[in-house]
Amino acid sequence: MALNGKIAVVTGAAMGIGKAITEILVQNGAKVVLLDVNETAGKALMETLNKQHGQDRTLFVSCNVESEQQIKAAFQKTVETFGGTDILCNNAGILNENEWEKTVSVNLLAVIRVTYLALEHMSKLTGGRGGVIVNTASLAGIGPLPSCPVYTATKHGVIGFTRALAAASTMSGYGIRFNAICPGFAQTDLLSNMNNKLGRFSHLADATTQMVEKLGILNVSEVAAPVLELVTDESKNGEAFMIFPKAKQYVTFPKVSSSG
Ligand SMILES: NC(=O)C1=CN([C@@H]2O[C@H](COP(=O)(O)OP(=O)(O)OC[C@H]3O[C@@H](n4cnc5c(N)ncnc54)[C@H](O)[C@@H]3O)[C@@H](O)[C@H]2O)C=CC1
Ligand SMILES: CCCCC/C=C\C=C\C(=O)C/C=C/C/C=C\CCCC(=O)O
Repeated sequence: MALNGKIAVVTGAAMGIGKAITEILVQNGAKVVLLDVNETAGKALMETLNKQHGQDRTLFVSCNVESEQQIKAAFQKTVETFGGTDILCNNAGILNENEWEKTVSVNLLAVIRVTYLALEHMSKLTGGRGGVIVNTASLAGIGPLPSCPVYTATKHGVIGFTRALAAASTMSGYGIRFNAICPGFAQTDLLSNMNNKLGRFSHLADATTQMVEKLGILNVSEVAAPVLELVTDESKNGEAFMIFPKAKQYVTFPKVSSSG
């Protein structure tokens, strides 16, 4: 299988899109370390996958991506258990325009924090094997979701960070590819209780529901399949991969410098 012998770390792995990413990586031969704050769901997923695919195929580590110390410990545990990291999926994310600083913290600051700690293990410049990092952004990283300006800002930030690091990696010799997925609306808990999450933009809830009806809703396996494509296709670096129900497309960005 394509990912035999590869070790992946997935954040926000217990539920929703992260769970589907974890499943497709395991199904394609990888060993996967599941990081999440939801211990009950994370352990249950680990047990199910190990029963289906073999006892040493996954490991759940309780980890809040807002904590530098917990991330360091998680990568250490990954090295001790599986010997290194080849694939990182920065997927953990929240939507809460009321608690907007927490939204920035989890969706953007933590992606940067986890990536920098992962580089110490993955970069060829520091003794790593190289590999690939796939960040979960959103279509809201390409265009605006008016009811969620802070969420929109974090996802634009994730795409910018991904593309800049892709170019930095090529120029520096990290041996790591960096790509982002940009799904439309997907059927997960993130979409529930929206009225409580939109804060001062709750008056735009109906307009958002109309956007959902127009764009349609993805199931999580439709989001996970493009992640596998970005992990396995070694020609892909610095891509933002848009995922719609029944269609997917790489973003063509305007060329404004020689490096991007
Ligand atoms: N559901 C949707 O319509 C879309 C979601 N996304 C993005 O997909 C990613 C996953 O979201 P969903 O699966 O939809 O949400 P979800 O709520 O179903 O799953 C998120 C997972 O992340 C975990 N998590 C949250 N905060 C964490 C933290 N501080 N540390 C570690 N784990 C944490 C949760 O426990 C949960 O298991 C997010 O980055 C989200 O922004 C992108 C586009 C569309
Ligand atoms: C190009 C225009 C941007 C379109 C953004 C499209 C989808 C993005 C989805 C997400 O990243 C996460 C979802 C946010 C949901 C916000 C509200 C959902 C309301 C659900 C409902 O009314 O049923």
